[in-house]
Amino acid sequence: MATPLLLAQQIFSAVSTSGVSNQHDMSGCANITASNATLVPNQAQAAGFPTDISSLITFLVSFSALRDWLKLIIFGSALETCRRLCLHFYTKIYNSFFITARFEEDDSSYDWMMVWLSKQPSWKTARDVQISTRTFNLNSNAVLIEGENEDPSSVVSGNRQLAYLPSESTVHSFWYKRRWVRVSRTIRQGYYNRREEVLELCILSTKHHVLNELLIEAKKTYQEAQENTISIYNSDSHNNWNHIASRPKRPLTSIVLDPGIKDLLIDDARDFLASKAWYSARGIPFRRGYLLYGAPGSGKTSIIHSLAGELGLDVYIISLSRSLLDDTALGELISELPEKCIALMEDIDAAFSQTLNRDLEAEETGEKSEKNGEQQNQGISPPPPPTSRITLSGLLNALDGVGAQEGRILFATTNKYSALDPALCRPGRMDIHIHFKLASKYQARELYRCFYLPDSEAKEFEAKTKKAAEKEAADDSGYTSVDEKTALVPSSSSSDAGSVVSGGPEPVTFNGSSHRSRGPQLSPAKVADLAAQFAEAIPEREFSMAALQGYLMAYKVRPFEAIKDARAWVEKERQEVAKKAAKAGKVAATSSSTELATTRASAYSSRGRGSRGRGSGSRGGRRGGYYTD
Ligand SMILES: Nc1ncnc2c1ncn2[C@@H]1O[C@H](COP(=O)(O)OP(=O)(O)OP(=O)(O)O)[C@@H](O)[C@H]1O
Repeated sequence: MATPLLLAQQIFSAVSTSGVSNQHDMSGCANITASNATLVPNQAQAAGFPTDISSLITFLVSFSALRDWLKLIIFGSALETCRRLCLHFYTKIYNSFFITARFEEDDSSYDWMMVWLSKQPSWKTARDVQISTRTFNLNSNAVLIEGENEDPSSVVSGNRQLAYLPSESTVHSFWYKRRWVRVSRTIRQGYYNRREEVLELCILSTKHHVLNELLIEAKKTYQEAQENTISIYNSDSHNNWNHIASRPKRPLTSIVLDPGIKDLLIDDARDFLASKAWYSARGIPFRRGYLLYGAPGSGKTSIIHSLAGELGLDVYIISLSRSLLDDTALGELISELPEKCIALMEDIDAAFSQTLNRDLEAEETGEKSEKNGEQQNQGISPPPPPTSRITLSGLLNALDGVGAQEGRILFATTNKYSALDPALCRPGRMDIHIHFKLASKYQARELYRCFYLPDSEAKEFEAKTKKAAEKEAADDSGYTSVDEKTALVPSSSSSDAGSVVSGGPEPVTFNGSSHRSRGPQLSPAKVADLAAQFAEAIPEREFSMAALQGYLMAYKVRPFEAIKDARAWVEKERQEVAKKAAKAGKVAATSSSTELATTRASAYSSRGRGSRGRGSGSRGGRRGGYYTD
């Protein structure tokens, strides 16, 4: 085989030999060729370089090494062309008989397919298996190993159950509606060496509807398996929505609010979801916003999750404080929400306190950096820099700008209602504002009932409470409209009304026995009586529902002790609060005196340095005021 070196050698020697012989010829007749321009081509020919194509080919073919190379190139090209043609025809023929569908791991359809496949008998009996504890965002394993029964306690004990899946890179086949289906799982390396799994399905069919039927069936199977859960989505740093969890639905009855609030929310949301045509006929943007504000631990987040389950909607969490989230990214995220979903912005005030801080910082840069320096000198670390880059106008635009998604329900929560900008709270952005207060006696009583009502009575009680709640809703005399928006919030007196009651949560059952069965079995009448005693011991609007829940959790199977110890617990909690308040007061006093001292020190130092602080602008003005003190 001729190597490129051999070829180069042959050409070089051929050219140099003809060059030398021509030099001899030319030296003999120098007088004939001198100063004749027309002789140049002849000179080139004489130097051994062919001037036309045919002689060039003859010249090149005269080298044996080049001849070998040319043969190889022609033969190789012919072979490659044949291979490509065959592949092309094979793909054409294959595609006319097979339909191929690919599912990528980070897409929900992948989970649907895996769960659906897990129900196929041949998938269950695969010979080459991969052992896994993956649940495909469901609360149960896709394929349980025979002999290992579904056991809810495994979730609590941390013993995740084993499941098996057919191995990657092996092809599995089965029949679907008399069609042969080939399935393969492959792993590939994505961006940044990310592991990506792709599921490929080939169906031997010329009709596309088979794939459609299969997909619909897979989606339905998944939804059935997911029936008692809600899906939670969050955005990643690339602004894509990712499924992060599936949570069990929380029954609305397990959340005890003042009468009417739950009905107001659920009825309004249901009415909204059914009114698309009404909105479009009137040119009103098809969006609804709810602002839930008030005490921490009063049930704001819980009611949103519960409503999502009741309405069958997924929850998309928009974390305004996520690092590097800016106005453009927020707009994109909101515009990519699916049509019917719940968008949740928790602690909406947090993002704006940062924005506010930044604005102030910009205004008072000099003052702030000086203060930071002083704090550092005293060993006090400055607050962490803000990470979110959201501005108020950016959020307002994202909520109802042209790109804002239609059909979504927005829930925003805050503990600092007064810190919110009125533009954010106006109808159209936040249509309903609901105040969540600390627990009333009514709520304490109903929470107690939820805890201790016997399992057997729970269902009946639930039905009864629903009826009572409907009756209560019909009679709206107990409500006061608290603001100019559409919100109806019960007046405090109505919270004591005994006619409306709420049911208990679904009992938590482990292997057929619940903690309730370990406690004394009480009749509903007895529970009602004890609940009233408990409510008696709990002061009105002093503790959050979360605190009461925490207290009762310690008495899960001791309903009588829960009442006996309630007053002592209240006293203890009050003392704790008083202690904390005193400590906070002390810290505030110390920090304000430190601040005063540092301000004085800086004022003196400023004075020492001349009139630096008396400059123009508000900052100078403030300092100027201090000098006169
Ligand atoms: N009204 C309520 N009924 C039943 N449980 C409640 C209620 N309020 C709070 N809880 C319980 O207290 C815990 C905290 O509730 P949740 O997170 O919903 O409060 P939140 O108002 O959203 O608090 P934060 O403002 O701090 O986020 C939950 O476990 C929930 O079960």
